Amino acid sequence: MGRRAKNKQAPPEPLDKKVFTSPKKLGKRKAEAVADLDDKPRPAKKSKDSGSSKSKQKSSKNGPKVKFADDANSSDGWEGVADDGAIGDLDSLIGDSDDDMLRGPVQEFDFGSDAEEDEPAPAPLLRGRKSKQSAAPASIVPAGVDSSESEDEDEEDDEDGPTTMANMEARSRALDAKAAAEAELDIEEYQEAAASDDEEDDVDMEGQEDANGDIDAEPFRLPTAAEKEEEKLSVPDVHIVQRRMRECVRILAKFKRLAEEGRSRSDYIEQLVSDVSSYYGYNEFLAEKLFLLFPVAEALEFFEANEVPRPVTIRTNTLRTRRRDLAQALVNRGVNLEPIGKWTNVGLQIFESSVPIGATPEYLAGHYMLQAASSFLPVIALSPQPNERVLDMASAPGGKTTHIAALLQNTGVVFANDANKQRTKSLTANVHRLGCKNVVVCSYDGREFPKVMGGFDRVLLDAPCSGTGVISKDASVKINKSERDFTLLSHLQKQLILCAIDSVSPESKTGGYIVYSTCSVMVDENEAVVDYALRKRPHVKLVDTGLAFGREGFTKFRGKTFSPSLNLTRRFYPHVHNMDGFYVAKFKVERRTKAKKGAEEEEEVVVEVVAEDGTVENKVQGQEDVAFDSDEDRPYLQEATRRRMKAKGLRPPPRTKAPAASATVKASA
Ligand SMILES: C[S@@+](CC[C@H](N)C(=O)[O-])C[C@H]1O[C@@H](n2cnc3c(N)ncnc32)[C@H](O)[C@@H]1O
Repeated sequence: MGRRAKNKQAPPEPLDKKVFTSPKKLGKRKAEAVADLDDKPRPAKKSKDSGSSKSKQKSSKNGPKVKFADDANSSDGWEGVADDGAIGDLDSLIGDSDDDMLRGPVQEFDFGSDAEEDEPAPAPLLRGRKSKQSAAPASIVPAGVDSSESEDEDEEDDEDGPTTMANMEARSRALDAKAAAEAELDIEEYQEAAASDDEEDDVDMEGQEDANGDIDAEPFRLPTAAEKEEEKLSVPDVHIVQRRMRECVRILAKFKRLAEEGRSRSDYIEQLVSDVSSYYGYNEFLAEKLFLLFPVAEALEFFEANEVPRPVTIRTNTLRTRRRDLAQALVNRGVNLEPIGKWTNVGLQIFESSVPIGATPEYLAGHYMLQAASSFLPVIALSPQPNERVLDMASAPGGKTTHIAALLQNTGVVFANDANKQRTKSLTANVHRLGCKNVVVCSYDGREFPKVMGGFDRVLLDAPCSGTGVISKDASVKINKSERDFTLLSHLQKQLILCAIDSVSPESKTGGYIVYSTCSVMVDENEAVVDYALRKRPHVKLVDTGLAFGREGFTKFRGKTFSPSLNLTRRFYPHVHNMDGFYVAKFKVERRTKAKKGAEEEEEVVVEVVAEDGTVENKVQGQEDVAFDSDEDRPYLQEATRRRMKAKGLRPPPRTKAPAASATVKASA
């Protein structure tokens, strides 16, 4: 199987429906799918491609007129979305109707010089695995069964000769692709095993095979309290932990029949969470919180997917080029790529490259943005229209801002705000590099809006969040999040979302929309925030995001009931959609009627205001003295006019003296 086909953006096949029952309270959950790989020989790794993609890949290396892949076998596998189908060759993209109607946001890939990139991920704890970037992720299924396939891959690599400076980049990408593909296969095997286990209803606890395939191995039993204590004092044996995780999943799926006498479901769940936490390197608090989002077997798929890097993707900047031209230019430089999928006409997935993708002449000329596929989604949902006034409330480093600017075709205006001044530097750099002429960069706490400025046609709030959707990029999330972080984040998000809503004009002729998004999978940061906004602002309602895939948001979760309209929001998961975990909700603001005004509970939103001397003061929002001082702005406006005239070769007028300055915007303080 060719590397390209293996690492296609959305490879995970839709999983067995049984695996995706909606989560219920853990104590009562009836997990329907079980992965019992100890009980039967592991299925041989499935070859998903008959080699056609391999030959395609070779042709892509040999000549610029590369077909955009897409053999009939290649499935995008988006859950709930029709297969991408054939995309055709480069020429066929000419007619790609809205190549100019792009989409696109920011991404954080590890590309050396790229300003948008994240911090490198720390190594997982307590596990014998190599870094996710350098090796195929281990799976909780026993290793050693897949040697034949990996030999094939090795042969393929050997044919290419020794690693040199020239081919190092490409090989490293190939390794990543291989890692992703192998994990994908592991998940498939896991599901197949689960499915066949369901069929074999009469599995006997005695006489089953153990992890090594030995029949009549000792039946599984949970460790006693004393054994647990003993284990705590030693280094955990990875094989014991792996076997225990599999057994717990299997038993939880058929609890009545398989459970040890005297043991409760919560005994097994507690053990499983503890093992997941040590095996994958999470703190127990986060492991449990994530675990509760999914049925048991699926939770393991989620954890496993977080060990694999997501595909490298770029967004064509349609202000500078068209996707087919960009693709052709990159192919000519030795980049192996393909359109991401039918749902975006500006995205390209990079499979391998002999040049650094973050430093090509096309990158430097602003023809594309390195951006995760998930980051395209909120902007697609926002769907800004030419000539509109848009606020991107938390915008640095600007992936989504520049996407919005492109969709506006450089008309209208985008106010790109970010509370972190330092981060607005990379935002400004991206705005310039991508040739966005309709962007105003500013740096306020988002909670100061709409006092700073309001009346927008659309607002994007890509909120600061815990990053639990991007663990494969930033593994530090596994250990650095506590209950307090989620409480504080959720509080901040609730404050920001009300301000985002209040910044939109219900009178807007073309818009009146807000999109709320996070790269978190936590309910506290997503549905709970959106539900809160619906309650506090009765004149807004949720509307369809317009996104063709993604799971529905929760309307109930662990005893909490949200508005039924929360099903209009969308969740995206690494193990389901092969993109970062993400959440998108879209609101429409309506005119406030008297009744709605009465129903609205005005909440005191406390804003932290940082004064010029660095002191922080809490102010109740709405009580700040916000005022514009046009005298203060005059010298800046004058300077801008002078610069513009100079640039045009005209002689600027002499400077006039400015009156004494006062604060431009006194946000209380
Ligand atoms: C998820 S990132 C935004 C990514 C950005 N939308 C993009 O696509 O490139 C969240 C941003 O929120 C900013 N932020 C945090 N607290 C904020 C606040 N109170 N007001 C405005 N921005 C804030 C952070 O500095 C960070 O840049």
